[in-house]
Amino acid sequence: MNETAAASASAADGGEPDREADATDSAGGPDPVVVGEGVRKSYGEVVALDGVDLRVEPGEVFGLIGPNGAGKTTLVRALTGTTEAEGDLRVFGAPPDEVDPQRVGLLPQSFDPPERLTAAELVDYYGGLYDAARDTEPVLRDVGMADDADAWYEKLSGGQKRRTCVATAIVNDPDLLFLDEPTTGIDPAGRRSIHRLIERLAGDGTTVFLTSHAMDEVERLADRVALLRDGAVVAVGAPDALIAEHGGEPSLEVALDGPASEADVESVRGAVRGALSVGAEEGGAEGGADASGSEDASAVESTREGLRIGGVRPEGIGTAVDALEAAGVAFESLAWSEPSLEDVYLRLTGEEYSPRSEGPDGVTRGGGDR
Ligand SMILES: Nc1ncnc2c1ncn2[C@@H]1O[C@H](COP(=O)(O)OP(=O)(O)OP(=O)(O)O)[C@@H](O)[C@H]1O
Repeated sequence: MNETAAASASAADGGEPDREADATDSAGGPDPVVVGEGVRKSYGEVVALDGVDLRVEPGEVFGLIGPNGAGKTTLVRALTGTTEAEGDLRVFGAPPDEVDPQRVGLLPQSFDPPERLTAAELVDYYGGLYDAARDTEPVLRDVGMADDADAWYEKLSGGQKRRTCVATAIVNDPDLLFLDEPTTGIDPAGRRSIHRLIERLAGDGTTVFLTSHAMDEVERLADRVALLRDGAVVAVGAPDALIAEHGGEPSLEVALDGPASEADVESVRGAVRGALSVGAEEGGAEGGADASGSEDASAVESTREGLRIGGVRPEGIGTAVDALEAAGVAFESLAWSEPSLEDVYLRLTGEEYSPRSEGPDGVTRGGGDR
């Protein structure tokens, strides 16, 4: 376990390092909606969940992210009582299989409803499984399917099908809604309507447990995010906090005609050091960053497309361009970017393309070929 994992695996709430403090609600706040402590699940030899600790507070949108096979769907299934798992799992204070189904909505990752029904009939059908269900029409309107209410499910596009499935998950007006990759296969307009729906549900007090591979979606929607890797939570916190802690610096991506040579990297380092007047001592800048934001010369590194100058804030871009020219590096294009949840994901899953891991021979061996 690396340092980050060790520090955050016990941080079941907002990055607090003390796991004991997370296990109880000594502050006397509202009871968490979901609690998992030491949750384990194996399929034969395959360890899907390896001691997951988490808690989800009432009304929050909790995002669960992680690579394929990290255990997200298994955790959703464990929390919804659709698979058994070891450890302590509580939903509304009860074991998952004892929770009133009226209070929980679930959109599974794989959901194949009967096809010989219209969208409206399908929502009617699922509504009929509950003691009290919402009217079908407004539910379909919520997911942007009102105009296709009478279309056969089998004739709908993939995105329309998914939206109809979301409708079946909210027809009981749940207090807690599990959405396992709700927007997979949905076009941008459909995604946006689902996003608005999630925001509205959360605004109305519904607790939402969302898994997704769309980092922009999770960054936008989630109050807190847990990153699952190899069946364990390796980081948890608000997106902004995770980005600040793990996302890295803003950077300027410089496109060349391929990875920059070690000689080019050295030249740019030298020019950056001079042009940006940054501290170049080993171990980083003593006096912190200047207007460029570049904190030390090692922030220049080779990438697959060219090179990256790390720590460049918007006001430092012109100076960085001057440094490139001074170094005699002809670039094709520049792209400045701020760190995002995707950077956090890539760093903490070890899937980042990282020329820093290059060997002494200067050959880049980046990961993250996704
Ligand atoms: N029913 C099953 N039988 C055997 N192994 C399973 C089963 N379900 C999941 N697994 C395994 O458990 C591990 C976790 O799978 P899971 O589906 O929970 O991951 P995930 O994070 O949801 O992945 P994805 O992002 O691809 O949906 C994987 O190694 C998977 O192959």
